[in-house]
Amino acid sequence: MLSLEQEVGAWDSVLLEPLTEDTFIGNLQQRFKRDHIYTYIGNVLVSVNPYKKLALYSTDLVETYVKRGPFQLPPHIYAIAGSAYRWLNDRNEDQCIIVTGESGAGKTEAARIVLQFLVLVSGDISEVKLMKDRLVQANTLLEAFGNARTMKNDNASRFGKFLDIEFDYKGDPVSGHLTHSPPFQARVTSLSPGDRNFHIFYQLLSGADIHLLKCLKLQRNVEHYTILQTNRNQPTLTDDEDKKLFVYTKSALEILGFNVEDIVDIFQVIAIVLKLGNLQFVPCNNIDGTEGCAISNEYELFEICELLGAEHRWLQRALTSRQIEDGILTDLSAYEASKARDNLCRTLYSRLFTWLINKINEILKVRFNIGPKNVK
Ligand SMILES: Nc1ncnc2c1ncn2[C@@H]1O[C@H](COP(=O)(O)OP(=O)(O)OP(=O)(O)O)[C@@H](O)[C@H]1O
Repeated sequence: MLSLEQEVGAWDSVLLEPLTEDTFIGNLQQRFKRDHIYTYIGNVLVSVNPYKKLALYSTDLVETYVKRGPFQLPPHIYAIAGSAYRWLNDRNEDQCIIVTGESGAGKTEAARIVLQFLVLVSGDISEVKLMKDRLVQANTLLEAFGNARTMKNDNASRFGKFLDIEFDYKGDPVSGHLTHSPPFQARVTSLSPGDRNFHIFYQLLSGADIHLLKCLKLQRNVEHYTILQTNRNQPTLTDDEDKKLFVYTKSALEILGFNVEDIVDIFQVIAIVLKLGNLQFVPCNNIDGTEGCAISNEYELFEICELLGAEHRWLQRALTSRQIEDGILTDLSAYEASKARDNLCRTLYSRLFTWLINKINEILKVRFNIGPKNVK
């Protein structure tokens, strides 16, 4: 039986006397040592990341928290989600849960727990089930394309996200809308030591079957791709995990209703970015004495053009020269061309991410009427 009497220290920091930074931190520490990771400060919940699995989340607990108001039970993220859900249903007021903290603080996990809570407490007629499934799968996709391993966090979100869920009069989710800030594109072509690129690159190389790899003209070897080079001494997700996650990502695409052509197109863009990143430029001198450059591994360029459906001459010119006036081109140095290559990689990835979000939003748009008469 859960009760506030069993709590360690002060379950609400406003009860601390005196309330100073030291007593506040001391209280969090005292509670954390006994696995009480949640503490209130008024109606704000402070969560300390335990970095280990705790028996704090279950269907039974969801049921307990959904029935009781906040401050009647120990502090919990379920209490925050439950209050928002109750206020939404009982008072018909829009609710917003803001999750904030430094990288690795547990924001993604907290948002996932809130979503799981909403999935468990809402109805289960088939349309609602479908919408709930889509909301969960949208999250899986966003993590594959927008998250990466960093020194601080194996699954760090590299973009800001706001998920808007619309509920019907019965409290069932009927539509969703995602707003995002683009992922930090610089990561696509430059990694800090110990960091990885976005998960999807590794997932694709580990999880794609031979046939898909062949179609994408890829090698199943992370070491082969310049943009994936990182400090290998750091702990990393194993190939097996990437392989497993690729299955989840692919099935998320399917459940969300992306068709086969869309899925192949998405993986093609990933393959193009990987292969573009491998292009090497060597300096050369033009007849007029100016510096230019040539692509030393042209076979990669041919394969990229095949995947892009672009003409080889066109892409070569785009990467090694720039237009200074209408119709007048000037050659780029090898250094400038490598910058142009990196820009193209980043732009392609960023546009793919925006396209994915737009597609997800189309899929999450309300599909059935939400008025009382129209809900089966
Ligand atoms: N409540 C929790 N219980 C157990 N482990 C947790 C909890 N919250 C977070 N973690 C662990 O900490 C890791 C980092 O958490 P999370 O990815 O949610 O951080 P974040 O704040 O979203 O970071 P970023 O801003 O870098 O995306 C998770 O992969 C998970 O292993």
